[in-house]
Amino acid sequence: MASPRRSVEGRPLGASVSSNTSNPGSPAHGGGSSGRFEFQSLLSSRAAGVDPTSARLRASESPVHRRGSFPVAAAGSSQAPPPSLPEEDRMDLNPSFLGIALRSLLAIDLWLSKKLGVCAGESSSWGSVRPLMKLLEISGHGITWLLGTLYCLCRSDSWAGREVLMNLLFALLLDLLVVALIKGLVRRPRPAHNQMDMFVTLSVDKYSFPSGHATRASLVSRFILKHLVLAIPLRVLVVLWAFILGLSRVMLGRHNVTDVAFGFFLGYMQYSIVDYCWLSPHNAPVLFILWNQQ
Ligand SMILES: CC(C)=CCC/C(C)=C/COP(=O)(O)O
Repeated sequence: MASPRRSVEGRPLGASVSSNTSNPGSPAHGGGSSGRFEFQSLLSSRAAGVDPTSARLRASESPVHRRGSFPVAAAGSSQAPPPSLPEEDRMDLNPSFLGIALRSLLAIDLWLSKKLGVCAGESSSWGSVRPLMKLLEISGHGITWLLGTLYCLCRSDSWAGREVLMNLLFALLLDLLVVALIKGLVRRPRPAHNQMDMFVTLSVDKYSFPSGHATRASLVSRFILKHLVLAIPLRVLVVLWAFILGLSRVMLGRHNVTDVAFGFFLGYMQYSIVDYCWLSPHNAPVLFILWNQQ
């Protein structure tokens, strides 16, 4: 009882956690000493507005926190069966499992992204393909798509064409907004091997999660496949373009694999929003009248 209590009170909280995780015999690894569990009970009781000192005492009295007291001692002794665990302690086990799973996923992500970043610099193993990858980057850039859509909107002479293009413009703007918001909230830095030599960026583009090119590729390709009548080879080409654009983000070292994977998912979902809120002369007449007056 004495030593675990000292470990919480005598050290900064962060130090208590890191020392536990590095030691295989520590509570973080199921070693039985109560430091880690007490630390977590402390956090959960604080969140619940309970007095931390009494919460710590309760937690350290639980059978799980006494080295060797459960289940062996309980099974072999005449003592009464241990009381059921306080709820806060039972919940502690799940976050640590989830934490380990997330940390493992992150480690695989970083390792794979570094391996695939073969065009990250001119001297990289596939450095000679870098100009081609940068061309792909421009093909999925926000400016390219915004200017291209505005140009087609100006040239379009049919109501149906204008309706589709107006919605594509709305989709592109929605995508820029959503990606900027998530990048600003998550603030995941770009991979260390990335060279920040991108064509026209916004301030949030110093962050990498999610990949704006991947969201755009998946949003735009779903949009095109739904609203343009294309021959099968062209449809395959659209899907290939989206996939290779996503892959090129990792090869250029701009992103980790999870940034691109989540980007594809987000773009796909954004299209569903655009489809649901489809702008037409019936539900947004002002927009269409204003555009026709230009
Ligand atoms: C300046 C405008 C209109 C858009 C910026 C587009 C851009 C540079 C997004 C970043 O993409 P990644 O997140 O894939 O690197």
